[in-house]
Amino acid sequence: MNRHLRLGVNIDHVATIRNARGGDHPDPLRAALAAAEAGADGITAHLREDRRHITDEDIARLEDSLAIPLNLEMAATEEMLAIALRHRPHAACIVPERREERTTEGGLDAAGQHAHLAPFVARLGDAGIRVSLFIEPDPRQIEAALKLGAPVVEFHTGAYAHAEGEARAQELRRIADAAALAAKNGIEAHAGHGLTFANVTAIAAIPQIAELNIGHFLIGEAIFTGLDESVRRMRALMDAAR
Ligand SMILES: CC(=O)[C@@H](O)[C@H](O)COP(=O)(O)O
Ligand SMILES: NCC(=O)COP(=O)(O)O
Repeated sequence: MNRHLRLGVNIDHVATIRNARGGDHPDPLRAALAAAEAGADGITAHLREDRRHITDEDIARLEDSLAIPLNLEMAATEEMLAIALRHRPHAACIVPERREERTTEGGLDAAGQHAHLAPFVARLGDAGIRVSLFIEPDPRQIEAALKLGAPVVEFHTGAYAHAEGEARAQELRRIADAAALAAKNGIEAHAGHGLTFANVTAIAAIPQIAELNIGHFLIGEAIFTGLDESVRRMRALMDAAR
């Protein structure tokens, strides 16, 4: 197995540091360009409803300047849909969002929210945007993604990343089984959330997974080694797993 596994670098937390002082440094676009130089295949940015990190202006600048694909993470709201349709990123990943959460704590309930999600998937898809749904590695949610006509799902790897021992092995099996089921149904499988140098290899080795989106750890690690080294090392670990 040596099919190229794409790396999407999430630059949200460059914006978190910038926003701590309200200025324009460090610049998420500069980080995105550096990540591309270091081997990222795409850039991911989550425009949260509360704008706690990435801003509307960041999305406009990323879309204008990036030579690699932009994956816009967004809640299924009319406001975010309008922004996505204005900028037409390569991809849009619909994520669940709660204003009071610290981070994205679980996957989208695609099964329970079919009627709400269907027009978002359709309108993004009609605009030529590749839609993915950020879901738990759960057969019910994959079936729901299939019914919604989503071409891509991204499995939330947070439970895997935070588990230890047998619980982690069990989460890994859930993700591997879900990736196989998605691929069998013609849905491209991605994964991400909480991935690090220490836990990425087993996920990268799942043959049906086509893309990993990784952010918080890479940006944190960049404090110690620089972003170039941080992205290159992740890229090397992913390549070695294939
Ligand atoms: C959906 C997702 O997993 C990413 O958006 C990532 O979590 C970074 O954003 P937050 O840290 O704000 O959740
Ligand atoms: N969709 C997951 C993502 O973009 C990055 O998540 P994290 O590595 O910041 O936890």
